[in-house]
Amino acid sequence: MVSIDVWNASVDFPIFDAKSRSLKKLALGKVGGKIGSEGRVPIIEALHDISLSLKEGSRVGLVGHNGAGKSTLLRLLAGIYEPTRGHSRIIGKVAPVFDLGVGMDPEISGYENIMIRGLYLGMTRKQMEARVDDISAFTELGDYLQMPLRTYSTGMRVRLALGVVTSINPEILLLDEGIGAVDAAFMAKARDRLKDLVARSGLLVFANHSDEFLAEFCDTAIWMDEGHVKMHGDLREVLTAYKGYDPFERMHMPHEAPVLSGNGGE
Ligand SMILES: Nc1ncnc2c1ncn2[C@@H]1O[C@H](COP(=O)(O)OP(=O)(O)OP(=O)(O)O)[C@@H](O)[C@H]1O
Repeated sequence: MVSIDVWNASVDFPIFDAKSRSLKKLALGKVGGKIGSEGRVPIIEALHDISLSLKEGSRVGLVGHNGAGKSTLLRLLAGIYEPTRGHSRIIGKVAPVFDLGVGMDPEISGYENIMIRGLYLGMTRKQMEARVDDISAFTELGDYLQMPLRTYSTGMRVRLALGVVTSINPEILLLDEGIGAVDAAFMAKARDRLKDLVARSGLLVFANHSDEFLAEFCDTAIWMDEGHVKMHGDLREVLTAYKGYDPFERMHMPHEAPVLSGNGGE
């Protein structure tokens, strides 16, 4: 059974090369984490006193303003950041999909990049060999797959990366927002694959600004605000509190409720 537990966790970033002395005074803007100081070094308190328990079947959307701590939380949940204070326990293999370009080498072919990116996301060579034809067909890149990646347009790279990402079997799938940033026609095609990917993931946390995306893939949500968990619960309730209106009322979707089964909210 996969799970992620976090107890009273904080993540600080000390900034050793901050320019202004006035930074040492506690400052708080509209966006971003709190800037404080520890001795003489300014620190950004990106996450503060986070406690969470995510179990198998969780489908969690992550919302919040710029700098609220979503990406930092995803990295904490991935085990990439250790908490500065508090504890975390991750049970299961994490597939972190934060940047579609990570793990891609411009000098090698599309085919080779499919393999490398798959290995990076926790698949074995054998598993990737079994998937490469399916991924190739999905990307519609044809003979380009034999060309070095540096000859691809941005959209072509995204096709390749999405093809690989949607082919994996993740125990814990952590998605940052970039995944939604492809052209509409290709996204429509990728959506079904994304849906299948989410359905076979043990646990999903998905940072995204699109209500439609969140409604399609998640049933609960966490609202991050200035490094804190401001609200954690049913997706619709959290989105309504965060936005100040119920976005489900304006949504043009074939179904009103999220289509995927999960832990049923809290
Ligand atoms: N590597 C880093 N070094 C210093 N500060 C950082 C670092 N990463 C994030 N921060 C700070 O931590 C806070 C939270 O940033 P984070 O990227 O987690 O926010 P976010 O909610 O993902 O924002 P966005 O929606 O704009 O992507 C911000 O104040 C940011 O300045």
